[in-house]
Amino acid sequence: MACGAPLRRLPARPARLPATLPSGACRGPDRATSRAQALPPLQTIGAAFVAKVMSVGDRTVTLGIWDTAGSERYEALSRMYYRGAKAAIVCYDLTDSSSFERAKFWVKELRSLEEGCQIYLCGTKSDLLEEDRRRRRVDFHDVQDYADNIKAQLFETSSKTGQCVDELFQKVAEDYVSVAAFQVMTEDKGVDLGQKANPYFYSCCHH
Ligand SMILES: Nc1nc2c(ncn2[C@@H]2O[C@H](COP(=O)(O)OP(=O)(O)OP(=O)(O)O)[C@@H](O)[C@H]2O)c(=O)[nH]1
Repeated sequence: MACGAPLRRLPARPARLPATLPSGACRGPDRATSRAQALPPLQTIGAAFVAKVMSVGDRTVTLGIWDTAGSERYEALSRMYYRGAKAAIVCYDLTDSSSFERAKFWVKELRSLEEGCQIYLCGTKSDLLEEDRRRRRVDFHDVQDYADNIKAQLFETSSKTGQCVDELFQKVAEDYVSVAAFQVMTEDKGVDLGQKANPYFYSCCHH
């Protein structure tokens, strides 16, 4: 099974202070708690990887997911991870308009450097809008127009509640399978989708 190259998520967040611990790392014993509470949110340095096994019809697809750093200082590093990507989930914070500007930067990069990369726009923190709609700083229709323009799909998600996260990854996997099947039909090479439950593996990213 031909395997594509990486599929990545490119978080679009303004620069923050670098952290010395990886995301999700335990910050240590209780006595450190009060200090830890005063620290800024942890920032991705380099990239984090996870594999996600998905079902698409009767097929099994293993997404290799890279969560890359979104801040400017790690730009060059992030480029290494999305080289050859088949899909990219470009994230922005629905409550922060500057993060959408940053997302557009990554879209431009991907479109100029990665011709075959399918782009998915992902507005994050939708749970905060459920609590208070006035917190929205990025208009849904503006982004939808932009998405139509660049032939991207748009999702609004929440890591906190899980809203739309599964749908997004399912769509990524389905699109990959149908594009691969289309290539088989048109190029007659590379990918044998007749092999059931034979996972193909490529890299991407997680939320
Ligand atoms: N309410 C809410 N907060 C979120 C959500 N996702 C992330 N956060 C918070 O936003 C902050 C940044 O989250 P990260 O996941 O580190 O953001 P990121 O875009 O991956 O950042 P980098 O990887 O460092 O570029 C943290 O304080 C998270 O707890 C969400 O869906 N809802």
